[in-house]
Amino acid sequence: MAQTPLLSLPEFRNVSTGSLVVKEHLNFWGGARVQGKDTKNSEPVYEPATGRVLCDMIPCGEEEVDQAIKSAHAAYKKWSKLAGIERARILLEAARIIRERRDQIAILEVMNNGKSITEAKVDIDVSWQTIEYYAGIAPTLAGQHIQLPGGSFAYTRREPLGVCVGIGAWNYPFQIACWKSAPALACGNAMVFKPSPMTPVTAVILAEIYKEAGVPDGLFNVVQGAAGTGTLLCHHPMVAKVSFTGSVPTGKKVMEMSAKGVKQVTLELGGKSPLIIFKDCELENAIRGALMANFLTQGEVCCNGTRVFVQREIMKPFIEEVVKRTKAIAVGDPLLDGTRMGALISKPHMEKVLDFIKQAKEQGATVLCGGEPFVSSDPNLKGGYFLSPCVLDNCRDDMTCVKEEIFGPVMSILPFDTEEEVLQRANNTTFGLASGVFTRDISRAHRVAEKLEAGTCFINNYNISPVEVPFGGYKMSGFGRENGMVTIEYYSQLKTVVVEMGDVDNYF
Ligand SMILES: NC(=O)c1ccc[n+]([C@@H]2O[C@H](COP(=O)([O-])OP(=O)(O)OC[C@H]3O[C@@H](n4cnc5c(N)ncnc54)[C@H](O)[C@@H]3O)[C@@H](O)[C@H]2O)c1
Ligand SMILES: C[N+](C)(C)CCCC=O
Repeated sequence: MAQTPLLSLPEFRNVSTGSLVVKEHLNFWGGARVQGKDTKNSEPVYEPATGRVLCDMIPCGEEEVDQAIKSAHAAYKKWSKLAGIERARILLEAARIIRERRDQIAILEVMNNGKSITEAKVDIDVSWQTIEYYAGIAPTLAGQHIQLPGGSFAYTRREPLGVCVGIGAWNYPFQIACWKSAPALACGNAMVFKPSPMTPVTAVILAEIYKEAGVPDGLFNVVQGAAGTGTLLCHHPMVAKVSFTGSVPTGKKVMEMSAKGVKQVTLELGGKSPLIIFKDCELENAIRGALMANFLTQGEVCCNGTRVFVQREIMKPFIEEVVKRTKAIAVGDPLLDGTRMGALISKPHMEKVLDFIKQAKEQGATVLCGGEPFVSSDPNLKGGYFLSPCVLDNCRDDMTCVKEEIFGPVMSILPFDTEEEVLQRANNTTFGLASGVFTRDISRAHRVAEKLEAGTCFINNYNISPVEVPFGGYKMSGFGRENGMVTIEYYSQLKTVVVEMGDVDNYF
C-alpha cells in the first residue's frame, strides 16, 4: 500500500511548539519509509524549544546501510542514463514542490533544530534555489572536443561518480541535504544521506519530495544513525564519494576511512573566522554585519565571524551599539514571527557554550551582555535550551574563546591598530572557512581579501551565501566546495576518449 507522505499526515499539519510527536519510520530507501530495526539502541530526539521528546532515532546497522546503498546503486543505473534535460525537469519539479510547501517544511525544521521560523524560511528558500540552480546546470554538462594531428581527435565526457554519501550536521538539516543532493543528482549520481542523529526529520521529507517529483525509487535515500552508521557508509565498497559536513575531528575520521577505499571526499568543517572592522567603515553596516556574523541560528553557524577585530579608534561607539542591539534580540518561541533567536540544539551543547563563557571570564574577558540561560515566561518553553546572546570584551588572541569554535551565540571583540598586525592575527589559526572586512577603502578591501587565508571573504557584509557562489574552506576547515558551478567537478569525473582516424604506428 502506498505510504502517505509525512507532510500530508494530519499530525504534521498546523503544528505548534510542543505539539508534535513523530512516530513514523524515518529511514527512506527503495522509494519508501523504512522502519529501523535496532530499536534497543534508539535515542530520543529532543525539541530544542521545549526539551520534550520529538521522536526516536533508530540507528541503521550494516544490513540496512547495505540495503540503502544497493537501492541507490540500482537507481543510479537508470538515472545516469537520462539526458541532463530529463534530470533537470524532475529536479525543477522537486524545487517547485519545496517552494510550494516552504512554510510547512520550515515549521518542522524549527521544531527539530530550534532556530527561528524567520531564518528557517530563508533556509528552505535557499534549498529549493539550490535544486533549481543545479537543475539549470544539468543540461549544460558537457565535455570538450580536442583536435589531434592527422584528423584524429579526442573528446571528454563528464560522467557521474556513482553512489555518493552525504553526511550532515544539525545546524542546517534540510539545507545541507539539498546542498549535497542537488549537485549530486544533477550530475547523474544517486545519494544515501545520513542526517545528524539530532535532526532526523526533514531529510525524510526531502526524500519524499524527490520521489513525488519523479526520481527513480532509490535515487535519494535516508539512513538514520550516528557515528556507527556513518562509519558503515564511509567503508562501504559501493560508495564512490563521501561529502561530509561537520566538525574537524569527525572530518579527519571520514577522510581516513574514505582513503581506505580511495573514495573522493568533500569536507565542510568548522571555523573560527575573523571579521575585521576598520575605522573608515560605514559603522552602521559594520554593526549589522557583526550581528549577522555571530547570531544567526543561535550562533551555531560554521562560517560565523566570531573573532571581531575592531580598529581601536572606533571601539567605543562600535561596542555601545553592538551591545545595545544584542540585548534587544528577541529570544524565545522559535515559531513566533517576532522571535530572532531560538533554542540551542541540545542541553549538553548549551552547557558546553556556557562553559566556554565561564572559561572566558576566568581568562580575563568581560561579559558585556548575555551569556546566561534564558528562561522564558511561557511555561511551554520552560525546558528549552535558550541562551541570551553574549558579547565578550577584553579578549586576547590566546584565550580559549578566541581560539576554539564555540558554535553558540558568543561574539569575542578584539582591538587592533594596523592592517599588517590584524592580518597576521586573523590568519593565526588552523581554521580557514570564512572571513570578512568592513572598510570604505576599496584598495584595502581587496588587499585584505587577498591576504586572508580563508575559503570566503565577505567585503562589507557577512554570512550571505547565494547558491551561485562557491562555499568551502581553507586549511583545517576542509576542502572541496559546495554551491556554484565548481561543485560539478566534485560530483563528476572526466573520461577522455581518444579516436584514431589513421593507422597505428608500427613500432614493433
Ligand atoms: N563547513 C560547513 O559547511 C559546515 C556547515 C555546518 C556545520 N559545520 C560544522 O559542523 C560542526 C557541528 O556539527 P556536528 O556537531 O553535527 O558535527 P559532528 O562532526 O559531530 O557530526 C557531523 C555528522 O557526522 C556524523 N558522524 C559522527 N561521527 C562519525 C564517524 N565516525 N563517521 C562518520 N560520520 C560520523 C554525525 O552523526 C553527524 O551526522 C561544527 O564544527 C560546524 O562548524 C560545518
Ligand atoms: C547559510 N549560511 C549562513 C552561510 C550558513 C552556511 C552553513 C554553515 O553552517
